[in-house]
Amino acid sequence: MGEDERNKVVIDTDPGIDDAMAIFVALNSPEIEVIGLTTIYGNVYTTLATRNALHLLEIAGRTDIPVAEGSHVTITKGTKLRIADFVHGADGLGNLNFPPPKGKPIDQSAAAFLVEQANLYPGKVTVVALGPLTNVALAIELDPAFPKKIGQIVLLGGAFSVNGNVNPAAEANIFGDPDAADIVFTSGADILAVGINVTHQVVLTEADRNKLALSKGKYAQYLCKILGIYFSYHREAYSTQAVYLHDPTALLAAVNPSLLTYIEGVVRVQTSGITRGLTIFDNTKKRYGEITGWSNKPTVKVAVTVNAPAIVELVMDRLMNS
Ligand SMILES: O=c1[nH]cnc2c1ncn2[C@@H]1O[C@H](CO)[C@@H](O)[C@H]1O
Repeated sequence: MGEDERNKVVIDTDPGIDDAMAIFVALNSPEIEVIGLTTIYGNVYTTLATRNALHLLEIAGRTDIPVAEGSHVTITKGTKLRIADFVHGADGLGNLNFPPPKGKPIDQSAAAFLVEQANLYPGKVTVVALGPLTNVALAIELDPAFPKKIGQIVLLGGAFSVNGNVNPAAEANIFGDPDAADIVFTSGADILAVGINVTHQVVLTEADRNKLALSKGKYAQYLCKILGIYFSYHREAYSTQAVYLHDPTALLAAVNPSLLTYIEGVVRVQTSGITRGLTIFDNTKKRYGEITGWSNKPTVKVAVTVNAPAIVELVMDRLMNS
C-alpha cells in the first residue's frame, strides 16, 4: 500500500497507560499513518499529557510526528478537572519518573491543528479521540464545516446501557467534558463511539503481561515497566487480575472497523445533575408524540459487540513485534 493510500489518523490523547499502549499499536499498524498527536486533560493535566505524548514519540523514535497541545479547560471554561492519577500514577505513566522529553509541541493549538488537517485532506482524516472531547468540540466551534470535512471520529467514550466507571451514570471521558461531548455527538460528523460496554470485554491478563515481559519488542518492554499501577488499580476497583484495553480497542476500531459491530442512532449527553455525563442512545425507531431532545439530530454509530480475542491478539502482536 502506498503512503498516500493509508488512512491518516490524528490521536487526541491524555496519556495515560492505555493511551501509551494505543499510541504504540498505532505506530506499528501498517494500515494507518499517524499524522499527529493532540493532547487533552483526563488521565493527567494537559501540560503533562503533552509531555507524555512527546516522551512516547521519543521512545518510539517517531519525533517526526507533531504534537499539538490542547485545551487546559473544558468547553465551558471549567477548571475543576477530574484527573485519574489513581488509575495511571501521578505522572500518568506508572510513576516511573522518566526524564523530560527533548521535543516541544508545535506552535498551534490542538483544535487549530485538527481543522488544518481536515482542510488539507478532506474526508481522509480519522480522529481517534481517547480523552474528553474538548479539542474536537473546539475544532467544530472554530470551523462549523469541520464535521463534514473530517473523515471519521472514533471516540472512546460513553457507557451504553451499562454503569459508568466514574459513577453509576458516567464514563470518565464523557464525564470530563459532557458539554463538549454533546456538541460532538450532535455535530453531524461520521462518529463511531466505543464505550465501556464494549471495552470492558477486552482484557489483558496476567498471562498476557508475562508474555509481553518475555518479548524483546521495545514497546512490550516499555509497557511492562509502566503496567504495574494499572493492574493494581483494576485489582482494587474491580477485583480482577486483568486490565481493560480501553484505548487500544478504540484505536483498532479505527484501523479495522470489522472488529466490532455497531448500532446507529442519536446520542445525547446529560450535562447536569447526578447523571451528568450519562450518554443516552435513541434508536430512532419510535415516533414519539412530542419533539424530544433527540428529534431531528444526526445519528452516530455506537459499538455493541467486539471480537475481543482478535483485538487482544493484535495488540500483543504489535507490541511484541516492535
Ligand atoms: O475509574 C476510572 N476513573 C477515571 N478514569 C478511568 C477509570 N477507569 C479507567 N479510566 C480511564 O478512562 C478511560 C475509560 O473510561 C480510559 O482512558 C481509562 O484509562
